[in-house]
Amino acid sequence: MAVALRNRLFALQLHPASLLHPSLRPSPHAPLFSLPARRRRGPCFHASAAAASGAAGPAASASDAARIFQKVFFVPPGVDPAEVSEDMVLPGSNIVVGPYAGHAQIKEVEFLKSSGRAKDCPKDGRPEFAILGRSNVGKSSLINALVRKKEVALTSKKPGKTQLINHFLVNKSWYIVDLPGYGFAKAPGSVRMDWSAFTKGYFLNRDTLVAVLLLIDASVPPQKTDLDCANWLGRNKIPLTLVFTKCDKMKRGKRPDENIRSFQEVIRENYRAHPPWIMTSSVTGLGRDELLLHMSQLRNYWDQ
Ligand SMILES: Nc1nc2c(ncn2[C@@H]2O[C@H](COP(=O)(O)OP(=O)(O)OP(=O)(O)O)[C@@H](O)[C@H]2O)c(=O)[nH]1
Ligand SMILES: [Mg+2]
Repeated sequence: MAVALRNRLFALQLHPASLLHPSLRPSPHAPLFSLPARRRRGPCFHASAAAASGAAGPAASASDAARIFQKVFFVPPGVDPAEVSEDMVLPGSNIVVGPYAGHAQIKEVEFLKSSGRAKDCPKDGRPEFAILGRSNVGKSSLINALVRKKEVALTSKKPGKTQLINHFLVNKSWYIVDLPGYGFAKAPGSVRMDWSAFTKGYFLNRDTLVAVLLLIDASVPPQKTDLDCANWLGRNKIPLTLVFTKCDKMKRGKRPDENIRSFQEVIRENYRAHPPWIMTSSVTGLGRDELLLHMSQLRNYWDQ
Protein backbone atom coordinates (compact mmCIF):
# COMPACT_ATOMS: atom_id res chain seq x y z
CA MET A 1 0.00 0.00 0.00
CA ALA A 2 2.61 2.51 1.08
CA VAL A 3 4.71 1.78 -1.99
CA ALA A 4 1.76 2.19 -4.35
CA LEU A 5 0.83 5.49 -2.76
CA ARG A 6 4.38 6.72 -2.88
CA ASN A 7 4.56 5.83 -6.57
CA ARG A 8 1.34 7.68 -7.25
CA LEU A 9 2.63 10.77 -5.52
CA PHE A 10 5.88 10.51 -7.42
CA ALA A 11 4.03 10.15 -10.73
CA LEU A 12 2.16 13.34 -9.94
CA GLN A 13 5.48 15.07 -9.34
CA LEU A 14 4.38 16.18 -5.95
CA HIS A 15 6.88 17.25 -3.36
CA PRO A 16 7.27 15.36 -0.15
CA ALA A 17 5.49 16.72 2.89
CA SER A 18 8.85 17.35 4.47
CA LEU A 19 8.87 20.53 2.43
CA LEU A 20 6.03 21.86 4.53
CA HIS A 21 6.92 25.02 6.38
CA PRO A 22 8.05 23.94 9.87
CA SER A 23 5.27 25.97 11.45
CA LEU A 24 2.72 23.82 9.58
CA ARG A 25 4.05 20.53 10.75
CA PRO A 26 1.98 18.77 13.38
CA SER A 27 2.76 19.58 16.96
CA PRO A 28 2.57 16.89 19.62
CA HIS A 29 -0.35 18.85 21.04
CA ALA A 30 -2.34 18.91 17.82
CA PRO A 31 -5.91 17.68 18.20
CA LEU A 32 -7.20 14.27 17.20
CA PHE A 33 -8.36 14.13 13.63
CA SER A 34 -11.74 13.05 12.41
CA LEU A 35 -14.19 14.01 9.75
CA PRO A 36 -17.93 13.90 10.35
CA ALA A 37 -19.61 10.78 9.03
CA ARG A 38 -21.50 11.13 5.79
CA ARG A 39 -25.19 11.27 6.41
CA ARG A 40 -27.52 8.47 5.34
CA ARG A 41 -24.81 6.34 3.77
CA GLY A 42 -23.06 5.08 6.82
CA PRO A 43 -19.67 5.94 8.17
CA CYS A 44 -17.42 8.08 6.07
CA PHE A 45 -13.88 9.22 6.74
CA HIS A 46 -12.90 9.00 10.32
CA ALA A 47 -9.99 9.04 12.62
CA SER A 48 -7.81 6.01 12.99
CA ALA A 49 -9.02 3.59 15.63
CA ALA A 50 -6.28 4.67 17.96
CA ALA A 51 -6.94 8.33 17.36
CA ALA A 52 -10.70 8.01 17.70
CA SER A 53 -10.68 6.12 20.93
CA GLY A 54 -7.46 7.30 22.38
CA ALA A 55 -6.74 3.62 22.98
CA ALA A 56 -3.63 1.82 21.92
CA GLY A 57 -4.35 0.03 18.63
CA PRO A 58 -1.98 -0.99 15.86
CA ALA A 59 -0.23 2.27 16.57
CA ALA A 60 0.90 1.08 19.96
CA SER A 61 4.05 -0.35 18.51
CA ALA A 62 4.69 2.61 16.25
CA SER A 63 7.05 5.38 17.14
CA ASP A 64 5.81 8.54 18.84
CA ALA A 65 6.21 10.39 15.57
CA ALA A 66 4.01 7.87 13.75
CA ARG A 67 1.33 8.19 16.43
CA ILE A 68 1.34 11.97 16.07
CA PHE A 69 0.97 11.55 12.32
CA GLN A 70 -2.05 9.37 12.72
CA LYS A 71 -3.70 11.90 14.97
CA VAL A 72 -3.20 15.10 13.01
CA PHE A 73 -3.42 13.89 9.43
CA PHE A 74 -6.48 13.02 7.41
CA VAL A 75 -6.29 9.25 7.01
CA PRO A 76 -8.76 8.20 4.30
CA PRO A 77 -10.54 4.83 4.04
CA GLY A 78 -8.36 2.03 2.77
CA VAL A 79 -5.23 3.30 4.46
CA ASP A 80 -3.92 1.50 7.50
CA PRO A 81 -3.16 4.31 9.96
CA ALA A 82 -0.12 2.40 11.15
CA GLU A 83 1.33 2.63 7.63
CA VAL A 84 1.00 6.38 7.26
CA SER A 85 4.28 8.07 6.55
CA GLU A 86 5.27 11.62 5.68
CA ASP A 87 5.63 10.98 1.96
CA MET A 88 1.98 9.93 1.68
CA VAL A 89 0.82 13.40 2.75
CA LEU A 90 -0.08 15.99 0.12
CA PRO A 91 2.24 19.02 0.33
CA GLY A 92 0.83 22.07 2.06
CA SER A 93 -1.90 20.01 3.73
CA ASN A 94 -2.62 17.38 6.38
CA ILE A 95 -4.20 15.05 3.80
CA VAL A 96 -3.00 11.50 3.27
CA VAL A 97 -3.60 10.09 -0.21
CA GLY A 98 -5.43 6.76 -0.17
CA PRO A 99 -6.43 4.10 -2.69
CA TYR A 100 -9.63 5.93 -3.68
CA ALA A 101 -7.64 8.79 -5.20
CA GLY A 102 -7.51 8.92 -8.99
CA HIS A 103 -8.96 10.53 -12.10
CA ALA A 104 -8.31 13.92 -10.58
CA GLN A 105 -7.97 15.91 -13.79
CA ILE A 106 -10.78 18.05 -15.14
CA LYS A 107 -11.37 17.42 -18.86
CA GLU A 108 -14.49 19.46 -19.35
CA VAL A 109 -16.69 21.77 -17.37
CA GLU A 110 -19.98 23.37 -18.20
CA PHE A 111 -22.16 25.79 -16.32
CA LEU A 112 -25.46 24.00 -15.74
CA LYS A 113 -27.74 26.37 -13.88
CA SER A 114 -28.20 29.06 -11.27
CA SER A 115 -30.73 28.47 -8.52
CA GLY A 116 -32.23 31.02 -6.18
CA ARG A 117 -33.36 28.41 -3.68
CA ALA A 118 -32.00 25.09 -2.51
CA LYS A 119 -35.08 23.25 -3.75
CA ASP A 120 -34.39 24.42 -7.32
CA CYS A 121 -30.94 22.75 -7.42
CA PRO A 122 -30.35 19.82 -9.83
CA LYS A 123 -31.92 16.55 -8.71
CA ASP A 124 -29.97 14.10 -10.87
CA GLY A 125 -28.14 12.50 -7.94
CA ARG A 126 -24.63 13.42 -9.08
CA PRO A 127 -22.17 14.03 -6.23
CA GLU A 128 -21.20 17.62 -5.49
CA PHE A 129 -18.78 19.81 -3.57
CA ALA A 130 -20.05 23.10 -2.20
CA ILE A 131 -17.63 26.02 -2.19
CA LEU A 132 -18.44 28.05 0.91
CA GLY A 133 -16.84 31.09 2.51
CA ARG A 134 -16.99 34.78 3.26
CA SER A 135 -17.64 37.24 0.46
CA ASN A 136 -14.43 37.95 -1.44
CA VAL A 137 -12.53 34.99 0.04
CA GLY A 138 -11.90 33.70 -3.48
CA LYS A 139 -14.60 31.06 -4.06
CA SER A 140 -15.22 31.86 -7.73
CA SER A 141 -11.48 32.32 -8.35
CA LEU A 142 -10.75 28.90 -6.86
CA ILE A 143 -13.30 27.31 -9.18
CA ASN A 144 -11.67 29.00 -12.18
CA ALA A 145 -8.27 27.81 -10.99
CA LEU A 146 -9.50 24.25 -10.51
CA VAL A 147 -11.08 24.06 -13.96
CA ARG A 148 -8.27 26.14 -15.53
CA LYS A 149 -10.65 28.59 -17.19
CA LYS A 150 -10.60 32.29 -16.46
CA GLU A 151 -14.24 33.22 -16.47
CA VAL A 152 -16.22 30.08 -15.79
CA ALA A 153 -17.24 31.55 -12.45
CA LEU A 154 -17.51 35.34 -12.34
CA THR A 155 -15.17 37.08 -9.91
CA SER A 156 -14.92 40.63 -8.63
CA LYS A 157 -12.89 42.84 -6.30
CA LYS A 158 -16.20 43.92 -4.78
CA PRO A 159 -17.74 41.48 -2.31
CA GLY A 160 -21.15 40.08 -3.14
CA LYS A 161 -20.50 39.17 -6.77
CA THR A 162 -21.98 35.67 -6.61
CA GLN A 163 -25.62 35.85 -5.52
CA LEU A 164 -27.10 32.55 -6.65
CA ILE A 165 -26.30 28.85 -6.22
CA ASN A 166 -24.35 28.01 -9.38
CA HIS A 167 -23.89 24.40 -10.46
CA PHE A 168 -20.90 23.57 -12.68
CA LEU A 169 -20.92 20.09 -14.19
CA VAL A 170 -17.44 18.56 -14.33
CA ASN A 171 -16.53 15.69 -16.67
CA LYS A 172 -20.27 15.11 -17.03
CA SER A 173 -20.19 13.30 -13.72
CA TRP A 174 -19.98 15.58 -10.68
CA TYR A 175 -20.65 19.13 -9.60
CA ILE A 176 -18.74 22.04 -8.17
CA VAL A 177 -21.20 24.46 -6.58
CA ASP A 178 -20.34 28.14 -6.33
CA LEU A 179 -22.25 29.79 -3.50
CA PRO A 180 -22.86 33.39 -2.48
CA GLY A 181 -20.50 34.55 0.25
CA TYR A 182 -21.59 35.02 3.83
CA GLY A 183 -20.71 37.90 6.11
CA PHE A 184 -21.23 40.68 3.59
CA ALA A 185 -23.14 43.04 5.85
CA LYS A 186 -23.07 45.96 3.42
CA ALA A 187 -24.99 44.22 0.67
CA PRO A 188 -28.42 45.69 0.07
CA GLY A 189 -31.25 43.47 1.31
CA SER A 190 -32.24 42.46 -2.18
CA VAL A 191 -28.85 40.91 -2.95
CA ARG A 192 -28.18 39.51 0.49
CA MET A 193 -28.55 35.79 0.87
CA ASP A 194 -31.01 34.55 3.45
CA TRP A 195 -28.45 32.27 5.03
CA SER A 196 -30.70 30.81 7.71
CA ALA A 197 -33.20 29.59 5.11
CA PHE A 198 -30.42 28.47 2.82
CA THR A 199 -28.51 26.44 5.38
CA LYS A 200 -31.64 24.56 6.35
CA GLY A 201 -32.64 23.96 2.77
CA TYR A 202 -29.28 23.05 1.34
CA PHE A 203 -26.65 21.85 3.79
CA LEU A 204 -28.97 19.86 5.99
CA ASN A 205 -30.91 18.18 3.19
CA ARG A 206 -28.59 17.79 0.23
CA ASP A 207 -27.99 14.05 0.05
CA THR A 208 -25.54 14.39 -2.83
CA LEU A 209 -23.23 16.73 -0.94
CA VAL A 210 -19.91 14.89 -0.68
CA ALA A 211 -18.18 17.65 1.26
CA VAL A 212 -18.11 21.37 1.86
CA LEU A 213 -14.92 23.15 0.92
CA LEU A 214 -14.87 25.93 3.50
CA LEU A 215 -12.60 28.66 2.17
CA ILE A 216 -10.59 30.69 4.67
CA ASP A 217 -8.58 33.76 3.67
CA ALA A 218 -5.04 32.99 4.80
CA SER A 219 -3.93 36.59 4.30
CA VAL A 220 -5.90 37.79 7.34
CA PRO A 221 -6.08 36.59 10.96
CA PRO A 222 -8.93 34.22 11.94
CA GLN A 223 -12.37 35.76 11.55
CA LYS A 224 -15.28 34.97 13.86
CA THR A 225 -17.71 34.35 11.01
CA ASP A 226 -15.43 31.64 9.59
CA LEU A 227 -15.01 29.96 12.94
CA ASP A 228 -18.77 30.08 13.52
CA CYS A 229 -19.34 28.53 10.13
CA ALA A 230 -16.79 25.74 10.69
CA ASN A 231 -18.35 25.02 14.06
CA TRP A 232 -21.86 24.95 12.62
CA LEU A 233 -20.82 22.44 9.95
CA GLY A 234 -19.05 20.33 12.56
CA ARG A 235 -22.03 20.34 14.89
CA ASN A 236 -24.28 19.23 12.06
CA LYS A 237 -21.88 16.48 10.97
CA ILE A 238 -21.41 17.91 7.51
CA PRO A 239 -18.02 16.81 6.11
CA LEU A 240 -15.76 19.76 5.47
CA THR A 241 -12.31 20.48 4.18
CA LEU A 242 -10.67 23.76 5.17
CA VAL A 243 -9.22 25.38 2.05
CA PHE A 244 -6.93 28.28 2.87
CA THR A 245 -6.97 30.81 0.01
CA LYS A 246 -4.69 33.69 -1.04
CA CYS A 247 -1.63 31.92 0.34
CA ASP A 248 0.45 34.06 -2.05
CA LYS A 249 -0.40 37.20 -0.07
CA MET A 250 1.18 38.81 2.93
CA LYS A 251 -0.69 41.33 5.03
CA ARG A 252 0.18 43.36 8.09
CA GLY A 253 3.52 41.58 8.29
CA LYS A 254 1.79 38.27 8.99
CA ARG A 255 2.67 35.31 6.88
CA PRO A 256 -0.27 33.21 5.63
CA ASP A 257 1.07 30.19 7.46
CA GLU A 258 0.94 32.09 10.77
CA ASN A 259 -2.69 32.97 10.11
CA ILE A 260 -3.42 29.36 9.25
CA ARG A 261 -1.82 28.20 12.47
CA SER A 262 -3.80 30.76 14.49
CA PHE A 263 -7.02 29.60 12.83
CA GLN A 264 -6.25 26.00 13.63
CA GLU A 265 -5.46 26.84 17.23
CA VAL A 266 -8.82 28.54 17.65
CA ILE A 267 -10.82 25.83 15.91
CA ARG A 268 -9.13 23.21 18.06
CA GLU A 269 -11.10 24.45 21.04
CA ASN A 270 -14.34 23.42 19.40
CA TYR A 271 -13.33 20.42 17.35
CA ARG A 272 -12.49 17.17 18.97
CA ALA A 273 -10.39 16.45 15.94
CA HIS A 274 -8.98 18.49 13.13
CA PRO A 275 -10.62 18.36 9.69
CA PRO A 276 -8.54 18.04 6.52
CA TRP A 277 -6.96 21.31 5.44
CA ILE A 278 -4.97 22.50 2.43
CA MET A 279 -3.18 25.68 1.34
CA THR A 280 -4.05 27.19 -2.04
CA SER A 281 -3.55 30.22 -4.25
CA SER A 282 -5.63 30.89 -7.32
CA VAL A 283 -2.90 33.26 -8.52
CA THR A 284 0.05 30.86 -8.41
CA GLY A 285 -1.88 27.57 -8.67
CA LEU A 286 -0.56 26.43 -5.31
CA GLY A 287 -2.51 23.42 -4.05
CA ARG A 288 -4.60 22.99 -7.20
CA ASP A 289 -3.53 19.45 -8.15
CA GLU A 290 -3.45 18.38 -4.53
CA LEU A 291 -6.97 19.65 -3.86
CA LEU A 292 -8.29 17.89 -6.97
CA LEU A 293 -6.67 14.66 -5.83
CA HIS A 294 -8.24 15.02 -2.39
CA MET A 295 -11.64 15.71 -3.98
CA SER A 296 -11.23 12.61 -6.15
CA GLN A 297 -10.73 10.36 -3.15
CA LEU A 298 -13.72 11.82 -1.33
CA ARG A 299 -15.82 11.48 -4.47
CA ASN A 300 -14.74 7.96 -5.42
CA TYR A 301 -15.37 6.70 -1.91
CA TRP A 302 -18.80 8.36 -1.86
CA ASP A 303 -19.57 6.91 -5.30
CA GLN A 304 -18.69 3.30 -4.63
N1 LIG B 1 -3.80 37.39 -4.35
C1 LIG B 1 -4.87 36.61 -4.50
N2 LIG B 1 -6.06 37.17 -4.80
C2 LIG B 1 -7.13 36.36 -4.96
C3 LIG B 1 -7.02 34.95 -4.82
N3 LIG B 1 -8.26 34.41 -5.01
C4 LIG B 1 -9.09 35.45 -5.26
N4 LIG B 1 -8.42 36.62 -5.24
C5 LIG B 1 -9.00 37.94 -5.47
O1 LIG B 1 -10.01 38.17 -4.48
C6 LIG B 1 -11.13 38.90 -5.05
C7 LIG B 1 -12.42 38.13 -4.81
O2 LIG B 1 -12.39 36.92 -5.54
P1 LIG B 1 -13.73 36.12 -5.89
O3 LIG B 1 -13.29 34.82 -6.47
O4 LIG B 1 -14.67 36.94 -6.70
O5 LIG B 1 -14.33 35.91 -4.43
P2 LIG B 1 -15.72 35.24 -4.02
O6 LIG B 1 -15.46 34.50 -2.75
O7 LIG B 1 -16.29 34.43 -5.15
O8 LIG B 1 -16.61 36.52 -3.73
P3 LIG B 1 -18.23 36.65 -3.69
O9 LIG B 1 -18.77 36.01 -4.94
O10 LIG B 1 -18.43 38.12 -3.68
O11 LIG B 1 -18.70 36.00 -2.45
C8 LIG B 1 -10.79 39.09 -6.54
O12 LIG B 1 -10.23 40.38 -6.71
C9 LIG B 1 -9.74 38.02 -6.81
O13 LIG B 1 -8.86 38.37 -7.86
C10 LIG B 1 -5.73 34.39 -4.52
O14 LIG B 1 -5.53 33.16 -4.37
N5 LIG B 1 -4.70 35.27 -4.37
MG1 LIG C 1 -18.08 34.53 -6.13
